[in-house]
Amino acid sequence: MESRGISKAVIGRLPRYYRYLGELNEAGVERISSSDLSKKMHVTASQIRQDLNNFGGFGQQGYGYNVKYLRTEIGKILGLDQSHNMVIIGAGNLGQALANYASFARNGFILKGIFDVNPELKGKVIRDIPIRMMDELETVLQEENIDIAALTIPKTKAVEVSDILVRNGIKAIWNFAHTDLNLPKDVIVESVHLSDSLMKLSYNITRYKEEHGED
Ligand SMILES: NC(=O)c1ccc[n+]([C@@H]2O[C@H](COP(=O)([O-])OP(=O)(O)OC[C@H]3O[C@@H](n4cnc5c(N)ncnc54)[C@H](O)[C@@H]3O)[C@@H](O)[C@H]2O)c1
Repeated sequence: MESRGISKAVIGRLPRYYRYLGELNEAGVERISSSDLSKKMHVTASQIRQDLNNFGGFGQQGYGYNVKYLRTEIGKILGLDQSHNMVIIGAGNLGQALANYASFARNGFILKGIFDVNPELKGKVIRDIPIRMMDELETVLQEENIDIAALTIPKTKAVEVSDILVRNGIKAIWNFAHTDLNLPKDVIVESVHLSDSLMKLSYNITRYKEEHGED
């Protein structure tokens, strides 16, 4: 993506387009103008046109966008036309919550295993998948064609576990542990910090209160 000169900001907005177009598609909407899409998404119509022009446009003057087609094309750009096998390492609160979220599979993210070191969790089943111990991880990584590993373990363990993952050919890590992972360049790390999102909310609450004269 980067090599095609598409900015991270545009790529960062594509999942949102994909989600809205999915809702429109489910509601039976066949086409939508950039101005109607912009009202729905609270971004400007010119932003939408600019973003989608990066990929050749997809729209037609006077017709708007074909919802199903645009969603499919954005899905292809995001790699959602192929499924991705995934494992979760760390079956605590967060790991179990992710494992329980059925909608990832709808977008092609197929959970193939959940791993932990705590023997008390061994065999506990989450959506038909038993939690396994870490000594089985390498076999699963080698046999199940795993693309993505979600790391939901304490940050003190993240480096050692990511090394095991990389040694076994994992190229994409969805990192929830609050630590930076210095991995080879060909390993993609997407770090998630829910607290960043909460801090943005806090900022907005604070601004709102200031503007409205509340304490
Ligand atoms: N990024 C975010 O937005 C966000 C939000 C919540 C939690 N977190 C982080 O996610 C991690 C998990 O949080 P939680 O609330 O689920 O914690 P938790 O204590 O409930 O779960 C952690 C699990 O990891 C397991 N574990 C420990 N060492 C391991 C290892 N070497 N290999 C495999 N499993 C191991 C533990 O046995 C435990 O089951 C923490 O690092 C936490 O800080 C991040």
